[in-house]
Amino acid sequence: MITVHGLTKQYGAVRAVDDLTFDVLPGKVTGFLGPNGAGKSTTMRMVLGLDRPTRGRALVGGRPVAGMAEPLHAVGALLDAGAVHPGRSGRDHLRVAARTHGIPPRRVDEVVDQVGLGPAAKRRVRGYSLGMRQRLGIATALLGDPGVLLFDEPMNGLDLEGVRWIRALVRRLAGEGRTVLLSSHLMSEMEQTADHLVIIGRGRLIADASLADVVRGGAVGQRVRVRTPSAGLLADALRRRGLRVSPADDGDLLVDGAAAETVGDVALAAGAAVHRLAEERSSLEQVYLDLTDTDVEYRVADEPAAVRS
Ligand SMILES: Nc1ncnc2c1ncn2[C@@H]1O[C@H](COP(=O)(O)OP(=O)(O)OP(=O)(O)O)[C@@H](O)[C@H]1O
Repeated sequence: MITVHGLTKQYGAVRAVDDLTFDVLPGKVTGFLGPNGAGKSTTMRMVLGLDRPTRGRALVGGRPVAGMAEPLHAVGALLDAGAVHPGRSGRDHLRVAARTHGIPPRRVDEVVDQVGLGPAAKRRVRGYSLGMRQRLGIATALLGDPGVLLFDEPMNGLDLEGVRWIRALVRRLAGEGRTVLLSSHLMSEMEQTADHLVIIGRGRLIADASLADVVRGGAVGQRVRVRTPSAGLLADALRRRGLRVSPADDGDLLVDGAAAETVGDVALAAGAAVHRLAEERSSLEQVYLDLTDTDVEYRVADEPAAVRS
């Protein structure tokens, strides 16, 4: 588990992280989202003990990483895939990291297999593609078999196969009960990968909720689109049930906050034929753009509609 409490980082006049409080729980993939410069990397660096907080604390398993003798056993991270000696082979890089942490050399072969680096592990890192560097970085993160993993933009610059591979890997790591914090700009990827989201903007917390709650709390929320040749009749019947109905550009009716079953039942009772009935949700991308649009700080509460204050 990662615990962040009142975490603040001031760089001169810039407050990169501003009083952040959230927990990252085991057994889930937590997506860490925010626009450029929101403070995601700074937060991750403080969690890893690579940067000192100005105020507040960031703990892994209840302890600061900076005080740990062999941190690779507690937490693994992929921060900057370029940060490897280019003249070393991938395997040598892993061997050095293993030796400094008292990790047996056979573990190097295990992680090389696990990330699919294969024969490339014997080649110098200088000649690695971005995808191979990412795999090596992830192998390093996994070396100490840690319970907590942080991946900063691991999908950046990867091809579709690489993105799919990372998605499957983080899901598997969370499935094993590990704590996984994953930052990404790719909302569509996050939608397919994360269970929970922590969204920040200008260093401050914007949302800390399950993916489902964040999407449900969006501006559109749940909405039913219905196509009928008796639009007037059905709209009247739905309004009598207290539902908000508006016409779409193509003549369909849009019914806010209703389930498809309700709209279907009302149509049957009113004698209106239904030619199409579909539930619509906000996409994460749309909700995210809405959320990060302002500086208003709020939490997505249990109440799905309670988004903005
Ligand atoms: N070492 C530093 N010195 C001064 N300012 C810094 C330093 N590191 C980060 N910042 C500033 O802190 C803010 C947050 O940066 P950070 O890299 O944490 O954001 P981010 O959310 O990771 O952004 P991105 O998605 O672009 O990587 C930015 O305004 C950045 O310019």
